[in-house]
Amino acid sequence: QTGEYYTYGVKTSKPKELDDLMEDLDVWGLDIFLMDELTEHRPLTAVAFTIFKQRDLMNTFSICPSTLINYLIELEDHYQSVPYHCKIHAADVTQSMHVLLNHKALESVFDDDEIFAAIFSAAIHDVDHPGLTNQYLISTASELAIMYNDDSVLENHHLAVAFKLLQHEKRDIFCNIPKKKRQLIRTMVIDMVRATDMSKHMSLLAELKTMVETKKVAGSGIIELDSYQDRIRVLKNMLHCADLSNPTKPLDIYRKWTDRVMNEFFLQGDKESSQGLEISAMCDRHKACIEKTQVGFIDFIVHPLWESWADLVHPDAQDILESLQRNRDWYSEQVENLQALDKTNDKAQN
Ligand SMILES: COc1ccc(C2=NN(C3CCN(C(=O)CN4C(=O)CCC4=O)CC3)C(=O)[C@@H]3CC=CC[C@H]23)cc1OC
Ligand SMILES: [Mg+2]
Ligand SMILES: [Zn+2]
Repeated sequence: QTGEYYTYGVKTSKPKELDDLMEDLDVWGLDIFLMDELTEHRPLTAVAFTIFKQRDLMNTFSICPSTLINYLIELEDHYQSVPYHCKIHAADVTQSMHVLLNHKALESVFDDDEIFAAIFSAAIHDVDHPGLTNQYLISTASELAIMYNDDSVLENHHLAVAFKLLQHEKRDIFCNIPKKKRQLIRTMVIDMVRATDMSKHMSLLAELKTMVETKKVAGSGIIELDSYQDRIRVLKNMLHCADLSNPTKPLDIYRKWTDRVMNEFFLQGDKESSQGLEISAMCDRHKACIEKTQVGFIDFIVHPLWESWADLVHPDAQDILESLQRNRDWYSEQVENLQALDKTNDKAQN
């Protein structure tokens, strides 16, 4: 019967299926769109609550479950219903972060504060995203760009909104954390979320490459990180990898993300065109080639990052790298098929 079941902190009318899906919480490629359906559109609350429970973070930080649920529901409700940067993306990045933290090369490297900060950062990292780019907000002198002086406008806004939501006693999950520790966690969260600004991508990747070259590993293959700068550098890159993980997931899931992100870019392009602005790269629905864009996105951005991450945690990310390669080959084949089609069409017309 379709009763009301509150498993995983959210209502579901399909407890059995949700139980089965949650078995994959530690698996790369969990179907987060099915999670959205089974949790009646509360994927972020369900995923984040279950991860907090599995990692025993509520006990470690004396967080009362209802306070965590109140915060997560409020946070989830502040994700806008835009095609890509919605609550499903937040749930996806949070679950991906949870899996990356489980890499064997990182076993017992990070302490509870860092793990809490990492999961919390993933959950909040795009909250209240308007479905527009920093460049657009700056070019149109938007309220947000004025507020943040054109510097990582969206990322600063996500942080401010997320911390503001804590300022209610029923939602303050930090309320039992000692002041000093709370400040340290807040500093780490700010560093990690600010690092999701794509304009920081090249410098972040250069730092990751330097860490790989100078990587110190104990005999066990576990990485040794002895300074805050090194530790936060790995965590920033981890969140950045999770944020750029769509092309490494099973193809059917990846293609849904491609459709969503292109839809969001095209909506921005429509706005730019109606405002007489130059249409941004990848945002012109009449000119973009979706498949070519994905091959370029993987070759210029996603693969270089994941190749370095895989070096850092070798061999724990090999299957992720292989999945990325297969997906790149599939999109590349689509480009060839389309080009062949164009040729036959040209012949037919001439
Ligand atoms: C699933 O597919 C995508 C998912 C996310 C993004 C994001 N994109 N971006 C930048 C846009 C501008 N950029 C580029 O144009 C990079 N680039 C080239 O230089 C050649 C082809 C190409 O794509 C850098 C990434 C974001 O800023 C979004 C927000 C944060 C993370 C990734 C998101 C893009 C995707 O497919 C193109
Ligand atoms: Mg973002
Ligand atoms: Zn994101």
